[in-house]
Amino acid sequence: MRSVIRIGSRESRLAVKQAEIIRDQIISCDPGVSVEIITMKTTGDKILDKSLEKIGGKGLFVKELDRALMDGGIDIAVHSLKDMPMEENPDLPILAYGRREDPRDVILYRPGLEELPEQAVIGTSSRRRMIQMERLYPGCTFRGIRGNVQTRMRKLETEGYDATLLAAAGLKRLGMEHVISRYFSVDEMIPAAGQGILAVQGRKGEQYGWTDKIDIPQSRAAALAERQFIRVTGGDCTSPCAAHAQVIGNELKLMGLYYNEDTEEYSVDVIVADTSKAGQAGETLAERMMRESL
Ligand SMILES: NCc1[nH]cc(CCC(=O)O)c1CC(=O)O
Repeated sequence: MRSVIRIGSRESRLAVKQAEIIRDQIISCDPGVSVEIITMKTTGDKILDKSLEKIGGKGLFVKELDRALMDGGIDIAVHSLKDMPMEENPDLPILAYGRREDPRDVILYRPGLEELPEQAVIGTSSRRRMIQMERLYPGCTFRGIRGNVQTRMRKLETEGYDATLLAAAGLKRLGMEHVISRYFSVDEMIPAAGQGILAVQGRKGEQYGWTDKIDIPQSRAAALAERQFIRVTGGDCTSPCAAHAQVIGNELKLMGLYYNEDTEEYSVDVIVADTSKAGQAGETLAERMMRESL
């Protein structure tokens, strides 16, 4: 085991904060170890003016860190699980799933706005958020928006959006809850698979020692169920399909949103299973919903 652990992270404030959360957990498990955070710019961070879907999707946020892990430039990478492609690289497994931060989506109104006007202009590039917003606020319209919280708040004031949608988890980790205008419950707006969970990725076969102490079984079970649901529905990073699992004791309740690209309709359904069968639950729910939407 190493006495210095180098954590690779994207260089955004949120990514570094997330790496710090994991760093502090490693140190509290093993006070003798020293941990260094190495940041790097990913392709996804460099190209801000295009929609992610056009430039190649989620993988763009992890590719550079994958390479650094492979080359030995870093020892682990910390990611928002939500940003990791569903197809995992067997040489770079997820070693631990952190304690889940608030999984909900939230809305931030333009400064001065008390409530959403009819036909509100919503800044989001996420199809998952769009189709669910449309049901909550019929008549709203959407315009792509990208960038971190500060950038988006500025764009709300200068570019004519009424509101933007974000994950509560990121805002809370940054201590920015105060900018939230309203929380959506997970039933109103089903979160993205993995939302709120930090993934610690490492090299296959390497002994890390502390990963078991950071891994949270409830997060792991939820992650397996949610990600298997998305895998089976065949969703790539642009799919509006969504999945969210709640774990209480040994019981897992998985809620899935399935979007049929042909009929342009979506359905929501739930499955309850033992946490030891999390992946299977995701698969069963996905297969059932795909069958029933035909
Ligand atoms: N899409 C970027 C992204 N990836 C993870 C989070 C939030 C943190 C998390 O889900 O753990 C965000 C911001 C957002 O969607 O608002």
